[in-house]
Amino acid sequence: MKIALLGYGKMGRYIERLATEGGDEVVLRVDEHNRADIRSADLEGVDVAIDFSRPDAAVANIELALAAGVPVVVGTTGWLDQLPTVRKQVEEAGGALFWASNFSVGVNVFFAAARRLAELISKENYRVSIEETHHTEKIDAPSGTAITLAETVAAGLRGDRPDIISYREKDVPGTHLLRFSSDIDEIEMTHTAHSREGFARGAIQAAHWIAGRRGVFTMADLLESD
Ligand SMILES: NC(=O)C1=CN([C@@H]2O[C@H](COP(=O)(O)OP(=O)(O)OC[C@H]3O[C@@H](n4cnc5c(N)ncnc54)[C@H](OP(=O)(O)O)[C@@H]3O)[C@@H](O)[C@H]2O)C=CC1
Ligand SMILES: O=C(O)C1=N[C@H](C(=O)O)C[C@H](O)C1
Repeated sequence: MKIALLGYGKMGRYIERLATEGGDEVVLRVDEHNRADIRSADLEGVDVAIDFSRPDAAVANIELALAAGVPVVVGTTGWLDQLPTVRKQVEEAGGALFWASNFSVGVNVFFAAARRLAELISKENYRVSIEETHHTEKIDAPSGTAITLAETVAAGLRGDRPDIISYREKDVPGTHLLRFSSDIDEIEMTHTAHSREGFARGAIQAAHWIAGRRGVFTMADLLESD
């Protein structure tokens, strides 16, 4: 499959390496330097665009892919408050968008477990909190994953979103801790990414999965499909 990488930083380069090893071909690489020169015609012949860029660039990149009629997989975080508007744009254009605040299978299993735990604990008297730790180059805080986790837990509790504390430490790929604490005891669940491999593999899997589909999808759709 022919891939355009919208954003060619840590994630874009990792995806290029794994996708190429798997037999895909990266035919376009877009970064801060050439972004202004890219038109939808440049995406001609591209099967899928994959965006790992910046919070303030993601929506324009989605619009570029939509204008070109190319399905787009988006891992960039920090723009998801605009998802309702973008969803309408995708539907009106008859396009395809696959977004995820975290593409790793492990984190998505963690979300499902967190939801169930929150449901089970909802009638008990626990304080809930989330902590996330990432590398110091990360622009947005809290992380997209922590926000999704907070929304997932709130849905399970039928209550408010828990508070999130963000830490930045050199070279940490991404760690998320969910804690339920009471005067009697404490339950903690942690997901620790050892590298960016899970994010990159999930994004490539999504890029293959979205081919031929129309609509707005996320990891639950992929993981629940046959
Ligand atoms: N959903 C998930 O599973 C994951 C999401 N992420 C998210 O992905 C995003 C990127 O992460 P990461 O690769 O680590 O970040 P990097 O900073 O390493 O890379 C970002 C890239 O985007 C480029 N860029 C800047 N502006 C634009 C633009 N207008 N159009 C296209 N590209 C642009 C940068 O170019 P230049 O270098 O020239 O400035 C750089 O190539 C972040 O939002 C991060 O939170 C990260 C990991 C996993
Ligand atoms: O910026 C990162 O690196 C990551 N960003 C995502 C997020 O904001 O949740 C996913 C992952 O944790 C790595």
